[in-house]
Amino acid sequence: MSQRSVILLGSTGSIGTQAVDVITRNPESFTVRGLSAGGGDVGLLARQAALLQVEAVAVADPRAAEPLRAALVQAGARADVAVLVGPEAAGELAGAGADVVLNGITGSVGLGPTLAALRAGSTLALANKESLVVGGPLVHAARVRPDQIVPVDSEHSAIAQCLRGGSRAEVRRLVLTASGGPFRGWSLDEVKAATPQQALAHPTWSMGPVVTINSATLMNKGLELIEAHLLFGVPVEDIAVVVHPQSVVHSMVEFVDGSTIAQASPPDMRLPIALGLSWPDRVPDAASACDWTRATTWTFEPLDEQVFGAVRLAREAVAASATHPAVYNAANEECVAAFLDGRIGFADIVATVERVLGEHTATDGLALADVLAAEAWARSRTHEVLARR
Ligand SMILES: NC(=O)C1=CN([C@@H]2O[C@H](COP(=O)(O)OP(=O)(O)OC[C@H]3O[C@@H](n4cnc5c(N)ncnc54)[C@H](OP(=O)(O)O)[C@@H]3O)[C@@H](O)[C@H]2O)C=CC1
Ligand SMILES: CC(=O)[C@@H](O)[C@H](O)COP(=O)(O)O
Ligand SMILES: [Mn+2]
Repeated sequence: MSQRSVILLGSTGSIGTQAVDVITRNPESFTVRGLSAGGGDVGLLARQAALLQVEAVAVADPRAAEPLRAALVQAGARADVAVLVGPEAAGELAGAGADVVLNGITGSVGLGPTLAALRAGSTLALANKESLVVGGPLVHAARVRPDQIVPVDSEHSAIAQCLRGGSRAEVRRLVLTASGGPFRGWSLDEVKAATPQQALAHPTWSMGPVVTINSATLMNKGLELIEAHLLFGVPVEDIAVVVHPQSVVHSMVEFVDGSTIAQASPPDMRLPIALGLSWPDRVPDAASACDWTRATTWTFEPLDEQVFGAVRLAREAVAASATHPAVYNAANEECVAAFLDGRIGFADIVATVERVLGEHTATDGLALADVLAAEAWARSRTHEVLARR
């Protein structure tokens, strides 16, 4: 593979820092043009900018601009490094284009940068599932090539690997694996009393706080169901979810003849990140392989939909209208923030998403304005519902 230029969005987060690790271990394969972050840790962003000698950095929070400029000088970044500031800065950076833009921002605020990267003709290595879920057909319409989006989410990377070289007519269904989160096997009453600290203790993955809470509620699996439907063009009825607590089988594809192909590797995001950056080539030693010299058990069990209703809601959102997935995600983002602030209980998250989703009136079209309006309505309605509890 010839050397690829990369723009890293969300470089200071869990995905972003692991991407920096992959890139610095493979300097012959990648060079980084730009980095973006929210502004929560300007010291880390500046150190990354110096390490990678990037041309540009972007920061969403305007209050972080001056501390960032000082930190860039102190860290030894390029003297001519451009500093983009404000809510649109990540989108501006993505719009500058590179061989690959890795979107590791958290939340649907990643939609603008996703659209900008696609319009600029870059390959989009997509970790930010929320932008695809809320944007849906808009994201597809922004592509200038059909194969422009490469999934980084572990399940979707697994499915893409299982599908490689095959024909879609052979596919009977996709099987998404779910760890089940920290509350697997708990009753509804036990789940109601779950604390943020318990919900943040994911059994198999170390990730940012929002996706970790989403794993605990199974909202992550609901988002991933919609993501798989949009990425692979498979109806949601033909996408199954199975609980696999070890998180080694990252997902599977079942074919029409009864054969199933699974992708397996120990839980380490550096594998799908590296593959996303280098697709379709593999990066040697991106992560450790399974150790077949030790006795190992992989288990699979059905999802308890009585306790965890989030996947059912995702199916209903897709069936309801083009803007319901945006409402599903936006209501959840507001509820997760409220839960982490100690303002609501764990079970209130999915219950509130269900209520707000049920009140949403579908719009016919799906222009960007429709998505943004649906999201704004969902956030405001979620606040009202939570305030009246
Ligand atoms: N972590 C994982 O293993 C996995 C994550 N994903 C997905 O990847 C995405 C990122 O997750 P994760 O890395 O865990 O999240 P983190 O919370 O760890 O990191 C989020 C990153 O986004 C940045 N950010 C936040 N707001 C903005 C903004 N407005 N503009 C630009 N950058 C912003 C943050 O910067 P700052 O710190 O300055 O706020 C940070 O760099 C999510 O969509 C998640 O669902 C998918 C599969 C696995
Ligand atoms: C690593 C990754 O892709 C996460 O999205 C992961 O899927 C979370 O695990 P569960 O949602 O299966 O608990
Ligand atoms: Mn995932």
